[in-house]
Amino acid sequence: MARQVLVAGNWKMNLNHLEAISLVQKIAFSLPEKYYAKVEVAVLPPFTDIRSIQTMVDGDKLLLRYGAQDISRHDSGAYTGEVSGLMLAKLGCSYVTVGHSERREYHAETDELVNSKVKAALKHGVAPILCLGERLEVRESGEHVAHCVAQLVAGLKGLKAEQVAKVVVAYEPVWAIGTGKVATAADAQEVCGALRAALAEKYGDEVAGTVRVLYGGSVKSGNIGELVAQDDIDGALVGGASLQADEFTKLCAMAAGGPLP
Ligand SMILES: O=C[C@H](O)COP(=O)(O)O
Repeated sequence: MARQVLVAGNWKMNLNHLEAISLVQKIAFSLPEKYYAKVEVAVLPPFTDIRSIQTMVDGDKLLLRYGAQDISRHDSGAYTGEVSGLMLAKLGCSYVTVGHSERREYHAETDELVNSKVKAALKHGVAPILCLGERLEVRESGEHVAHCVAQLVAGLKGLKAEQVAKVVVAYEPVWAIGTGKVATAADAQEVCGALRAALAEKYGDEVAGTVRVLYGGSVKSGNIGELVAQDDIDGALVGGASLQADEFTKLCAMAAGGPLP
């Protein structure tokens, strides 16, 4: 089954809700509707922006999707500062990133916590984008493929095959995030191919053929084409470049197979 390319812009902790409205307006204005047939485009703003974006997307019937950058493992209760899957679903979120390396590093998120967040997202119909990837020392040791496959297996622990089919996986080598160092397309394909092979082994070919595997780490309009041309790379999780409307729309167009007119 053909997998639709997905470009998801992870805004990280940038842009207040007014700036968010402005950026989404620019993206909607710059990317002609015909591109959305070939590429699914999503933005992942801070929680504080989601309601404003929901209002715009609903009001203007935009084809853009949106989501969040984190989710609580709990549904409700005395968990100060947390935001639940129930709340994200009510806001119309399509996606939520789970286990981003910045959450793993700065918030001590373990594979076990990441796994429970994946389950929380699926429970409420929000597709988790399960992020994983190796640090530089792991790559230099040559253990990067095994490391990433182990993170994948741990993140999906306890899920049924039909649940796994709804997950998006994002391979983001930590050494390539925000550094300008992009893994070569062949490097990215090596890991993304191994992740898909691991999915096939555990959940069968149909599920492995359905799950979208993204690459993330210094993706720009100039390198997205080569990345999505790889057999097992189905799009990108984009950080810095998703904050600039011109660059992001160019990138989405290139992911769809051609430059903007
Ligand atoms: O979630 C996005 C990644 O962390 C990549 O960020 P970047 O495109 O700024 O390298």
